Amino acid sequence: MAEQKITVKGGKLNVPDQPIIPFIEGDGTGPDIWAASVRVFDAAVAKAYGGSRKLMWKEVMAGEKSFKQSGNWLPNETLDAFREYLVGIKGPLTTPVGGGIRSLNVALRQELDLYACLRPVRWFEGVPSPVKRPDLTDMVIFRENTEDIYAGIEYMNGTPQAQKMLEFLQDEMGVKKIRFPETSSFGIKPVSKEGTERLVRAAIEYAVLHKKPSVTIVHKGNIMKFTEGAFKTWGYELAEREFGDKVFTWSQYDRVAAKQGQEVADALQKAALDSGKILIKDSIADAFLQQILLRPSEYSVVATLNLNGDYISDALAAIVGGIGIAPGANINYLTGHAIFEATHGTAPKYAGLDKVNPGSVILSGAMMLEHLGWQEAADLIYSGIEAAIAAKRVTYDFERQMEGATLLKCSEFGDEVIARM
Ligand SMILES: NC(=O)C1=CN([C@@H]2O[C@H](COP(=O)(O)OP(=O)(O)OC[C@H]3O[C@@H](n4cnc5c(N)ncnc54)[C@H](OP(=O)(O)O)[C@@H]3O)[C@@H](O)[C@H]2O)C=CC1
Ligand SMILES: O=C(O)CCC(=O)C(=O)O
Ligand SMILES: [Mg+2]
Repeated sequence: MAEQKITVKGGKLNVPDQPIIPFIEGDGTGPDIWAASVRVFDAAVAKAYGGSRKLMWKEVMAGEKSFKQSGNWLPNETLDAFREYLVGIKGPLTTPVGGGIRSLNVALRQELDLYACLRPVRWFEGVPSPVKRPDLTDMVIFRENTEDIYAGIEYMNGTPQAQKMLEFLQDEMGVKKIRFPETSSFGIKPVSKEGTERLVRAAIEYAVLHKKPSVTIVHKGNIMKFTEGAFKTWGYELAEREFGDKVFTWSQYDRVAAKQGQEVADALQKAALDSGKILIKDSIADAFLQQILLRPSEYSVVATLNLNGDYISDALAAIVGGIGIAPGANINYLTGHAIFEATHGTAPKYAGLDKVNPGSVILSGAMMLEHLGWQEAADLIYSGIEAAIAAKRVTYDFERQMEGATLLKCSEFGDEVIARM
């Protein structure tokens, strides 16, 4: 049924009224969360479009459910479905620590080349927060999603591969700095110019489209000079080369300051920003993690590498209420492929208890609806969530920090959002 397939032309999605949307339920708390969330999505679409539009859900297998069924953690049919239908959504999938299978979540991103992990972080009025002014945090993280140490290229100590790596490093590369060579494992951190450029381009395009004041490149380039440092350099170069008329960069500032002094550079930056240009700046990752707590209003769009983006996502989510309410998307802006998913994981200790907050997946679904151009349905979800929180009818994660709140189960919170949208 070709008419039910989302297609893409010239970077623009063509969305039929009844698009087939592949979904993965997820492991751990995934099934509870999915059951609550899918009802919210369907209710929002029905209310917004009165039956003229409908999401046609197609379950695809991955993770523990898939392994139990077929002995395969990530069947080819699942990848094929995401390839064919372009836009999908997933619950969290378990990754064992220290051994076992590699992350299926990462595999999906790599296989579909979903290079931008987009994670908006905003505060909903009334959500309990550990900071005094959570309303000042309004950021959108663009996390590079296919490279970095996160790619999982590593060799366990004691294996022939690790031994070979050691010999290569010591004998051929002259490396003398490995502190305990014989008992070291090794990890590789690939960071490319292409990978950096497409991510930073997506971040700046987003800032331009949404009229954001700045893009901050977050890196640890003082220590990892040729990977994270290069990410910063390539990011600035791309910004000036492709968005010269729309941005002012700290790199420009430094060049002017070196030649003409700081006062001239200050004046130039002020004039650029007054004229509506976007400031492209950078921050070293450790300092950034304290800045987001102390001076959050100075940051807007964030472009960063894969592992930094992982840490920053959870840290920022905590400021606005935790990962129970932290949505996200994995996107390839060129092919149109996208898989929406929460920032959090499977929270296994709560599996099957109908307890956790489905807010992250519900908001990921709202992001998906926006991505499809179904803004009315997305807005209904946002207003339903806002109203449920304002009425203090929330799941355990918020209830334990809110005075006078009513504790709801995962499924009940879904009902609450539907009733209030
Ligand atoms: N994209 C993905 O699919 C991801 C998968 N994972 C995987 O998930 C598994 C578990 O990872 P773990 O490090 O424990 O991280 P999780 O994100 O699963 O859980 C950590 C803690 O966050 C809180 N939390 C998580 N989800 C919710 C929710 N929906 N509502 C309210 N609170 C929530 C809970 O806090 P509290 O204890 O305070 O109640 C929970 O104990 C691992 O295998 C990991 O690899 C992890 C991240 C992303
Ligand atoms: O894949 C996993 O298990 C963890 C991934 C993760 O934490 C993330 O992408 O934020
Ligand atoms: Mg994470």
